[in-house]
Parts: sequence; structure tokens; C-alpha cells
Amino acid sequence: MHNNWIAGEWIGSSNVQKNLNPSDLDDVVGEYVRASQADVEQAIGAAHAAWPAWSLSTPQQRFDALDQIGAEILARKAELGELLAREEGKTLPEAIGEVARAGQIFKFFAGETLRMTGDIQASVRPGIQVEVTREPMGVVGIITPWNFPIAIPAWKIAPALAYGNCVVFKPADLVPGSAWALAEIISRGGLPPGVFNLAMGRGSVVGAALIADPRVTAITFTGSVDTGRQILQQTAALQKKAQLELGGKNPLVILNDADMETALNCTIQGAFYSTGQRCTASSRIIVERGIYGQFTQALAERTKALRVGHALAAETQIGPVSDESQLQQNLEYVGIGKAEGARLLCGGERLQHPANGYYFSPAVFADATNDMRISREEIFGPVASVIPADDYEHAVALANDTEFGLSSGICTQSLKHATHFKRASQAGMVMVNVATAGVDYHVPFGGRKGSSHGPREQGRYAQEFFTVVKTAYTLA
Ligand SMILES: NC(=O)C1=CN([C@@H]2O[C@H](COP(=O)(O)OP(=O)(O)OC[C@H]3O[C@@H](n4cnc5c(N)ncnc54)[C@H](OP(=O)(O)O)[C@@H]3O)[C@@H](O)[C@H]2O)C=CC1
Ligand SMILES: O=C(O)CCC(=O)C(=O)O
Repeated sequence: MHNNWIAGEWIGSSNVQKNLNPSDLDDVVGEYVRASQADVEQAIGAAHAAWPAWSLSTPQQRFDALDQIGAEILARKAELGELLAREEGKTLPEAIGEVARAGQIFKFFAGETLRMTGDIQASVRPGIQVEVTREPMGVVGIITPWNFPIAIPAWKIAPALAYGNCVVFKPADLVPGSAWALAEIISRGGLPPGVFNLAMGRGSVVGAALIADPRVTAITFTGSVDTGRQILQQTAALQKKAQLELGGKNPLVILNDADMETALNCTIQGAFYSTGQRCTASSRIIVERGIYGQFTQALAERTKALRVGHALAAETQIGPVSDESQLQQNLEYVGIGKAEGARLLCGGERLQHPANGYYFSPAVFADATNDMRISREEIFGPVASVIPADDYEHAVALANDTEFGLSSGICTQSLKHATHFKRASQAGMVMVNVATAGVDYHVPFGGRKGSSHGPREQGRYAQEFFTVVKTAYTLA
């Protein structure tokens, strides 16, 4: 049994869920408790009580804890990667890569504890000195999704602790295994009791309690647009700081002069790897007409050749879908795309497999238009719409014509167009001849328009959310 970590102790519950492997539903990854309302209140109380002392901890104390946590994650990346692949369904190399990223994130934010700076400015009044510094905020509620079960928790927990906050962490109910393993490592990191708490359980119970409790100063959330918007309304009413990372409908523009191999690799990698279950996935492939026929044919051939299978099998390139509801969502959108008149070139079907899992063949829709639902709504699966564009200007207009703005990409050999696109794209992250998904861990992550709310995550820009600014005046 895997319990919650609250106030420096492992706390059990009779409410237990079985964590199932989406590659093979007969494989039970483990049993994990679900926190009650009272458990969450205890976790928040412990974090609130621990904060005054923790907010005054030295950078060295925080460095040592985060560095040790990062080192252990990195040392155990193969074992933790296997656990992640079993519970979430991404392939083993992808899962090990995600675990390594989590370890590197803890190491990065260990370093950030030593790099905190402030400003000293002259006052406009004589004899006064002005200092501008950053301070921790208090108790941070962290609510995470299922698609990156260790990296997303890492990039929220590590900066929260690095900048002197206390944490109550609520992972996605679908994937508690990696979250529990991370919490177990953190529990041995030398943090005082209450500084870090794990409250596994349902969003409707644990998430809702974190949002409502006045002792929680800030909420950082990654997940669906609907839940995110609901959280934004609730936190706004309570004047809580909120950071939201939501959906994407990310465009990849392919111009006539693109290197075909690069364009195909970026498309396959961005649209289908990690089973398309990434908010940065390329779901709109906008192709200039001069190469449209050649590109779509080659894309269909490459897509059909992708090996869909058990996440732990060495030959697998595309793992299963995360659960039944996500699989049904993918199938529903395939039906919508067909009904809207897009041409299904391949895939889009539930696959039979010797293991009892959620297997789905990656789908390519050609001749899609940008106003179809399959081109406007986040499907969150391996389904790509290919949309023809008349020229570069038309492609940019299509790319920006979306309610989202997380990542975008262009494949071209033209420096002029690449340079223009980097400026013209209304997205938080822009890629040139690089897939829209799969980002570095030490630079800002986040989007524009409906994709994000609040300051950026990751890199040193993370301090904007996890700290509060103080201005002090001293008469010299
Ligand atoms: N942008 C992204 O990275 C992601 C986007 N999605 C999108 O969302 C769709 C649905 O996925 P789903 O997992 O249901 O996403 P949700 O937004 O429902 O879940 C994300 C997290 O929020 C929690 N949560 C749910 N409801 C509340 C609430 N009322 N208050 C506080 N916390 C809450 C969830 O808990 P619980 O686990 O108990 O539901 C989970 O931890 C996907 O198909 C995809 O389109 C999903 C994952 C990531
Ligand atoms: O593409 C990536 O590296 C990150 C994607 C991500 O954060 C997400 O899908 O939630």
C-alpha cells in the first residue's frame, strides 16, 4: 500500500485505488490511497505551520535538499522510468528521458537557490536607500495532470521549495505511482516536517480543498482548459495567485523549401510520439501547396510504419493511450473529422494487441481546413490535421488563427521566413526545424492566449510566480 506523506508521516486511508498499466490492464502497478478532506486540511495545516521557519531557511539548506533529491532521481532513472512507462504508457526511452529531466530540474533549482538577487536603487528622496527583494509566498498548492507524471510535478515542486515555499502536492489520480516515488525521495531529502506534503486523491476533493483553503496562497495547475478556467475563477474570487498551463492546438508550418526529411521527422515526433498526449504536440500541420501532395503521401507512409505496442517492448515507438476515456475521445474526434469532410489517410482505429491495453493507430487527416473542429479543439491523442496553405503569409495567418498559443514550429531553409516567423508567431515557444514538443528544462515554458495564465514556468523565470516582491526604504 502507498500512503500519503503529510506532516512528515505516511498517512493511510481506507479509500484506495488500483493503478493499472494502460499497456496491459491485467498488470496492477500498485495500490495508492486517496486523501480525504480531513487529510488535505491536515496537510495544509502542516505546511502552514512549517512555513515561517522554512521561509527563513538558508540557501545552503535548500540547495542541499534539492541537490540530493535530483541526484537520487538521476541515479534511479532506469527503475523510475520503468514505473512511469508502466503507469502512463509512454515508451521506456521516453519515460527514462522524462525521469532524467525531473532530476535535472531539481539540480537546476538547487543552483537557483544560490543565485537569488535583488536590486538596490537610489531613492528620488535624499538620504534614502531603496531595496527590492523577492520573498517566498507561503503554502503553494500543486495540481498536476497524468501525461508527464514526474517532470511536471518536478518543475512545480522544485522551484516552490527552492524559493522557500511549503508545498501540498496533488498528482493526477490516474498516475499516482511516479508521484509517490518522487514524494518518497523528497521525504528523505532532509526537509523539516510539513514543508512538503503529498495528498493523492481526486481533484473534486483534494484539488477543490487546496483552492478553497485561505492558508494556501497560490495554486499552480497543468491540465485541461475546462478545469483550468474553473480554477481561475475560483482563485480570482479568493485573490489567490494562479499559474495555469492548459491546452494547445500547435501548428507546424512546412514551406516549399523545407528539407523533406526534417519536415517529416518534426511532424512524426511532434504529432505522434508520447502518443500525441502532450500539450505541445503538433496537431495542425500547415503545408505550402508546392509540396503538399508529396509531403502528405510520405507522411502517411511513415505513419503507417510506426510500431504501436506495449510501452516496455523494445520495438515500440508509440505506446498505448492513457485510459479508456482518452481512447474514446480520440475515436470520437476521428468520427468528427470524417464527418467534417477531412480525408483520413491512415490510422484512427482501436488496435487489437495480445496484451489487453488501449491501443490506437496514429491518424493523419489530409485536406483539413482550419475551421474544422479537429483543427480547433485539443484532441490530446496521435491525430494530425494536414491543412494546405497558399503561401508563407497564408500559412502564418492559419498558424495564428487559434484560441491557443503554446508552441509553434516552421520547417524552412529560408532565413528570412524563419526570422519573420519567430516574431510573427503568436505562441509562447517557437521552433525552427525542430519539433514543437520536447523542450529544454532550464528555459521558460508557457504560452499565450487560451494556453496559459500567469507567469512562465521553468528556468529562472519561475521565480516570478513562486516569489513575491518587497520594496524596502531605509533612511541612511
Ligand atoms: N495541457 C496538458 O498538459 C493536459 C491537458 N489535458 C487535457 O484534459 C483532458 C482531460 O484530462 P483530465 O486528466 O481529466 O484533466 P483535468 O484538467 O481534469 O485534470 C488535471 C488535474 O486537475 C485535477 N482536477 C480535476 N478537477 C478538479 C477541480 N475541480 N479542482 C481542482 N483540481 C481538479 C485532476 O484530478 P483528477 O486526477 O482526480 O481528475 C488532475 O490532477 C485531456 O483529454 C486533455 O485534452 C490533460 C492532461 C494534461
Ligand atoms: O513537450 C514537452 O517537453 C512538454 C510538454 C508538456 O509539458 C505537456 O504536455 O504538458
